[in-house]
Amino acid sequence: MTALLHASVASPPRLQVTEVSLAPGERIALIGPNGSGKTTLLKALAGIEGQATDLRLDGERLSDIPPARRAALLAFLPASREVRWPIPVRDVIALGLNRPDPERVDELLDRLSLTELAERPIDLLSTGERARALLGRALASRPKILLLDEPLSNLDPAWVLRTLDLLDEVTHEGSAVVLALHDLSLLGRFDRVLMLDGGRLVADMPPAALLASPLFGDAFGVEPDGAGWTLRP
Ligand SMILES: Nc1ncnc2c1ncn2[C@@H]1O[C@H](COP(=O)(O)OP(=O)(O)OP(=O)(O)O)[C@@H](O)[C@H]1O
Repeated sequence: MTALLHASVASPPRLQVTEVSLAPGERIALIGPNGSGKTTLLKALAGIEGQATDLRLDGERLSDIPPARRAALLAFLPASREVRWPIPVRDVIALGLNRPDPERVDELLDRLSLTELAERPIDLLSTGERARALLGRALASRPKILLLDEPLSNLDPAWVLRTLDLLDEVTHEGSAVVLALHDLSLLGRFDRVLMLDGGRLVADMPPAALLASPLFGDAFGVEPDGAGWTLRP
């Protein structure tokens, strides 16, 4: 089966050479301590920053794919929720589309409970509402590859679960999702975990295997204690 994304990327000294392959339908958590290189890796996989060797999306070289089609194949959601422009929420979501599709925008407004806020400028939304609107933009074109940098930060517990359900639907339709996160209690919702430490990929395995591995405590300096985590002495 052709990988949806395959690349060897690097961004020295922040990210050592890292080979990544994403298969259709995979739900992948990207974890690691602060500063370990998660954002750097996502940007490198999106072709925004760093160096990529033979970055292929759905079998095609990134450089051979025209920008409009590239946007429909891959979406990158930055961690920042800052938006300075007073663009209505409806138009922000529409920015994720190659051509006008008001029905798709309405569908996302509904799924993200943003219909009542559709005409409000995005800079006047709460942080969590803005996070939902920006996720809507990333999902708009039904990209095959979603690289999401901390999309669950700023969301209340119900919206964390609704967002994970929404992403499950996206992966059931065959897309691959890579999601950077800090809430390690959510790892069970993923098929695979990539763990970075000091700019190196130190683990690529299912969540249960990682949590049982000493690699986890070595990277984070914490240990699972049943109810949560405790600091290693
Ligand atoms: N533009 C930059 N120039 C130089 N160093 C940078 C730049 N951006 C980030 N860094 C550094 O690169 C390292 C990796 O940063 P990155 O943002 O990828 O980490 P992260 O794992 O996403 O962290 P966090 O969990 O805190 O969001 C950090 O030490 C950071 O200070």
